[in-house]
Amino acid sequence: MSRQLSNETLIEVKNIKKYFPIKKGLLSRVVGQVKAVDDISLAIKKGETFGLVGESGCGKSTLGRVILRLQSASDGEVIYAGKNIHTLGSSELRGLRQDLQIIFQDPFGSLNPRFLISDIIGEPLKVHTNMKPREIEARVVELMELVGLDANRRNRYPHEFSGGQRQRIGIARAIALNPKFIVADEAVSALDVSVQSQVLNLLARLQRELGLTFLFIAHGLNVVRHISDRVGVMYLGKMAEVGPTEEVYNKPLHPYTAALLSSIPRPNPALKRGRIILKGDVPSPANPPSGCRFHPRCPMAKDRCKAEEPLIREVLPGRQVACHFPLVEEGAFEKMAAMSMG
Ligand SMILES: Nc1ncnc2c1ncn2[C@@H]1O[C@H](COP(=O)(O)OP(=O)(O)OP(=O)(O)O)[C@@H](O)[C@H]1O
Repeated sequence: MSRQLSNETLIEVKNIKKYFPIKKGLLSRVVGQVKAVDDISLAIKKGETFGLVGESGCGKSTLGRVILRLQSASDGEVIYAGKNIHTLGSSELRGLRQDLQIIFQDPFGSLNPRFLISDIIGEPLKVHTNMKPREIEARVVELMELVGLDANRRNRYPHEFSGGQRQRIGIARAIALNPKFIVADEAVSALDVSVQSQVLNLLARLQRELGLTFLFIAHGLNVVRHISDRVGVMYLGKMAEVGPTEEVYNKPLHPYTAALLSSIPRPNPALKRGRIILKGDVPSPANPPSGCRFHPRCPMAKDRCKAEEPLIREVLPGRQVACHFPLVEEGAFEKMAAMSMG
């Protein structure tokens, strides 16, 4: 996307960690921890769409939920409007809740089947505002029109709508209170490809018209590419690489990003550089490998990668990568592809 972005940071994530205890036995003794998110920092600019990608289980959803304080953090801060939202009291948090919303993956499961559409979309208005029923109804009509739904169908139930329409209902509800920041967690993953692009276009239009900022979570790299200004690639609870979307796609710097890109089925003209085959599966976040978490699967790994964890750092302007040997030089990708075959 080639929109002019502001330089103003809307939300800043500082060294966020989320560990889940692993409990065993009758006494639920804690025997370990799942390091779902392990020291991630990130600044999302006002009006930006930040795409977050990575394989299933790498911690994307957990990070999204912790940013919104739908889950507590084990450590770290999330700064919004000058305040750490993880230390706010409940009344202050309630004030900010309206600004921070989420759209879920499942347009079938996330809408209460017994509620009318007008009640589903109007619920946040009922809970958070002093609007009268007539005003709420008028706003519901306005919201339905804004997301491309026929407002005459507001007194129907979710099952009377298609998957794409249900996702529009979820979006209408998410924007009812004029939020500033929305986490879209796999918001189009459950939809057919043609419907996916319609919903993505809707989100892009709403962003322009309402000045929204998005954290857009997906494992499909293709989905993220068209909607995101910047992209972050997660691996086992860590951020592997962050950069402007097109730059990351055209020249991945982290071997993991390169491998993910090389596995996209549709040929990417900029990356006619062979397929990178990764060894093994994603290890458990309960017992991550030493040093660089990616080293057991990385065709480029050297001794240093086993011993020393790479910290994320800027290696080219605006391009951050957590790798001791980033693919900066010309031909690095091809070399890696060849090594992965060998
Ligand atoms: N409430 C929980 N209790 C224990 N472990 C959890 C909990 N929620 C998530 N996890 C674990 O944390 C890790 C990260 O999960 P998360 O759902 O954030 O990943 P993800 O990248 O969003 O994957 P997916 O795309 O499959 O949703 C996984 O190993 C998961 O099993």
